[in-house]
Amino acid sequence: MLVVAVALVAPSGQVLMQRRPQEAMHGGLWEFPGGKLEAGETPREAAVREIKEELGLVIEPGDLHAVGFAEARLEATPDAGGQGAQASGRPIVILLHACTRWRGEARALEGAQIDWYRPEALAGLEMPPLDYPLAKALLRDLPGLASGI
Ligand SMILES: Nc1nc2c([nH]c(=O)n2[C@H]2C[C@H](O)[C@@H](COP(=O)(O)OP(=O)(O)OP(=O)(O)O)O2)c(=O)[nH]1
Repeated sequence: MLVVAVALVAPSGQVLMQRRPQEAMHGGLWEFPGGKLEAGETPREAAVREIKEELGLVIEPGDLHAVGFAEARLEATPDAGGQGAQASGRPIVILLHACTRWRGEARALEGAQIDWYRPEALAGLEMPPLDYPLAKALLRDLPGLASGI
């Protein structure tokens, strides 16, 4: 499963995070906006679509800077095909991008809540496990982003 996530970085340096709906997987946790790639989409195309759907913002594919990725296996699930439980769960890869330019005012169209956080505060949020290394990679890249590199 390939997932794209976007760190929107405001001129103040604050980063937009969204809270997953209570009933979803990882319900109530804070995450970077984004979602699964649909068939035929590149990660940047998926990012543009998800940011529009979730926040109502327009971003340009060329304004997305690759920050890093994180990978894991989702928990093993019982095999519906009847051959017993799968030995290991499905792989998940999350590709994090940063973006400092967008059009519009962010609204929580799909998430339970959105808020802006200082980058140093991200590690203190309750997030899905893969978001901790992603937040660390973002922190590492932010100085370059601010100076337009
Ligand atoms: N968007 C996002 N998803 C994350 C993050 N961290 C993390 O573990 N995930 C996981 C949660 C989900 O298993 C998966 C993303 O799936 P999703 O349910 O948000 O994707 P989607 O918007 O395409 O949802 P849907 O159409 O299937 O309802 O990635 C993150 O920072 N952002």
